[in-house]
Amino acid sequence: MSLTGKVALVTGGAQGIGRAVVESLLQSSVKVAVVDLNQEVGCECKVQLDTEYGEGNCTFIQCDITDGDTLKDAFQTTVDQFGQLDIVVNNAGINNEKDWEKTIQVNLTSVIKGTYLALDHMSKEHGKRGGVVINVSSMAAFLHSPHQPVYTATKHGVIGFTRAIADASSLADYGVRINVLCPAFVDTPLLHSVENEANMGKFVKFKDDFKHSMNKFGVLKPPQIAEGMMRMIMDSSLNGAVMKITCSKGIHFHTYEPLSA
Ligand SMILES: NC(=O)C1=CN([C@@H]2O[C@H](COP(=O)(O)OP(=O)(O)OC[C@H]3O[C@@H](n4cnc5c(N)ncnc54)[C@H](O)[C@@H]3O)[C@@H](O)[C@H]2O)C=CC1
Ligand SMILES: CCCCCC(=O)/C=C/C=C\C/C=C\C/C=C\CCCC(=O)O
Repeated sequence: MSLTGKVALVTGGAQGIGRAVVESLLQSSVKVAVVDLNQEVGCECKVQLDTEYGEGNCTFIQCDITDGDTLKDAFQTTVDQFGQLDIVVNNAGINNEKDWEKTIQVNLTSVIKGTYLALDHMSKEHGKRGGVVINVSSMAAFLHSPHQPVYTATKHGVIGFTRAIADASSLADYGVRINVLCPAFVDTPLLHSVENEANMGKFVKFKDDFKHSMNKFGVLKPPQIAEGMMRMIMDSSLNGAVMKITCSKGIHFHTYEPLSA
């Protein structure tokens, strides 16, 4: 997939992994809508990106992705401003075991809504030209991390939803590839929330155990995740693919046993 002239929407794009992805897209001459809850960080991000990549190439849209109407407006604003939509990265996520219902809303329900909105704007079913969606899960989806049971459940859900809707896209010829990316630990503000009782609730008592896992498996940097993301966006053979990124194996794909009768 050539990226020249394409338009992307990245949720949670103002910092961390999303910010690194936004920068990689801008480096490839993609126009980008940064959709994020955090007004202050989002505005700072926009100023820095305008300085680095030139004005008119990105926009910041303040949006709580759990509010369905606001998320819908963010998609429409992107299309109104840049004329089309080709790439959607459903990246925004939180780690809050105390308010675990919010964690389900942000990490799973909003990823589903973001995927359906992406299809509204890109699917051949709606007379559009096709595109690509990448949903962000986690290596937590392959483990049963005792520190974050609901976070883990949401990340399992993102993989299941993405693989199923990718099959639907293929069978119904939506022309949209839908893939999922699962990073191991990444050095972002989210990772450091493991220290906070406000985030972890009663599971904060496992924080030393969590930090032990980080030391054992290592911590990636956001540009390493952006590299995997760009591969998934550009490789037109990938649909329903589950990419993992770890310190020990780098970028690689999860394989599933074929079903037998
Ligand atoms: N940092 C890590 O170790 C790992 C992170 N991930 C996943 O990667 C994704 C990005 O995480 P990080 O960059 O680490 O987090 P981060 O906390 O650094 O950045 C997340 C961004 O999402 C935004 N956001 C949060 N709630 C939102 C909402 N309701 N509406 C709109 N924006 C919202 C935040 O304002 C922030 O800018 C998440 O889905 C996370 O679960 C996956 C594996 C490991
Ligand atoms: C404080 C919450 C931060 C949440 C970020 C996140 O998604 C955490 C994931 C937790 C557990 C899984 C992560 C790492 C396991 C790492 C590697 C396992 C694979 C082994 C290897 O091949 O190296």
